[in-house]
Amino acid sequence: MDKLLITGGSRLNGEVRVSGAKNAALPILTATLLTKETVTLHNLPHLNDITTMIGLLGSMGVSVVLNEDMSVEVCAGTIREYTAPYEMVKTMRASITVLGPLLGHFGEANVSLPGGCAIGARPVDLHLRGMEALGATIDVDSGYITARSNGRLKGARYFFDKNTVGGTENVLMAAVLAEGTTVLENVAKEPEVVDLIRMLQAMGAKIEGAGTDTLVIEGVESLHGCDYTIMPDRIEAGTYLVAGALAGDRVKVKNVVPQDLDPVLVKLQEAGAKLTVGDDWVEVDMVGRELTAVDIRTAPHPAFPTDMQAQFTTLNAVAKGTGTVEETVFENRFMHISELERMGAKAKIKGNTVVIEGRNLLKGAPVMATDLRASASLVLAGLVAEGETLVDRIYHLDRGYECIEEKLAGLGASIRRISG
Ligand SMILES: CC(=O)N[C@H]1[C@@H](OP(=O)(O)OP(=O)(O)OC[C@H]2O[C@@H](n3ccc(=O)[nH]c3=O)[C@H](O)[C@@H]2O)O[C@H](CO)[C@@H](O)[C@@H]1O
Ligand SMILES: C=C(OP(=O)(O)O)C(=O)O
Repeated sequence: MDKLLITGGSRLNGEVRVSGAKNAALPILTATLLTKETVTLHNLPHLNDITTMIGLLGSMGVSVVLNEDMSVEVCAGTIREYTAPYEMVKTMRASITVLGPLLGHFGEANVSLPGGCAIGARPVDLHLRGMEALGATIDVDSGYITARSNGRLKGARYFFDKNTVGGTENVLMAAVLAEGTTVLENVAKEPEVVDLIRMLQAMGAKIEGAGTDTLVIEGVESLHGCDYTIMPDRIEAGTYLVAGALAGDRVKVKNVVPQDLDPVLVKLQEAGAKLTVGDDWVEVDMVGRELTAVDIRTAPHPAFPTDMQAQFTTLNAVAKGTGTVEETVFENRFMHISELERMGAKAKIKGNTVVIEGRNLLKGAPVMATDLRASASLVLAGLVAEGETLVDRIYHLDRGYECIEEKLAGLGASIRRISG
């Protein structure tokens, strides 16, 4: 298992380029199942989750070709099977988003239930209820979801009881080929959902309301191929901005959509960082500045993203004062806290809130990554800790950060991968 060895204390300076967004690329890859024509995707990030998704599509018979310019051509015209097996779904929950496109296009799907994971139970009940509302018959047996439609799905009104990103994406993709109009209410408004909608529109889907609480979908009989560029990863961008705030003099994060980062930028400014915002970049300047702990409450977009929570707990651990972080999206997303405590952080967890007393000098230690963003928070801690930090189980990190050690080393960090 690979590990990262970080020697803390180097000042970060310079520029870092953000890759394509994992959480947009994954459902966009599954959306290619909605047409038999070729879809060409640009700016796909080079990540383990993307490789897994491409492997899953390939196992169904979908053709995937990598071009010299790094674009990827996907064609579901050769599909043979409508199954997502447990072995693949268990390593990546986003595999569940094949359900909607398979059902909507081919009328059947057999997808393993993803099960719980390190950050919470993460059920898919709302995905299934939404598809039932469109007329699908759903059976769950022996850990597999079997979904069928009798002819085309039928447009319907469906209200999401809880805000769900994957649920919105899955039911939306089932609805684009349904007969008649579908109205989805209380949908997720995350930028990645909007990116998926733009891609579906480029395929000929008729969808109104992107980025609002309600989506109105006029079902079409078929969709066509398209050429689409995936949006930049706002969570990767946010992570490098926190790295700059923690350990940087001046760090410029390029290839971002600044407005997608608003809740993160507001908190960085509140923490004392000087930010300059360009058209597609943000620079964090900490020269002569000191970090102050901030209070955070995670919630669905446009509020503060849960995927940036762990990184801000590290920021609070070394800032002046006491910060409170409340996690309202996932019930078990504080696994990084005990590892940060091993590095000297002072934190108290009570229910879904952690109070962190800052101003501690963190000390390097061997630590264990438990999930993707927890891993990122430990890498950030390693950058400012005294001495060496060895982050184990970084396969979590490789799910979501393209070449993290090269990018951080490019900014001046002392970091290297130890293979094994
Ligand atoms: C691949 C991807 O895009 N992952 C993101 C997506 O995950 P994902 O789509 O899995 O997260 P959801 O938005 O669905 O989950 C939000 C909450 O709703 C609950 N829920 C969800 C579906 C359901 O049917 N029933 C139910 O109760 C979940 O357990 C969780 O508590 O959004 C999360 C919230 O922004 C992010 O942290 C993940 O990075
Ligand atoms: C929780 C995350 O991803 P996933 O939904 O793929 O587990 C994440 O990106 O932080």
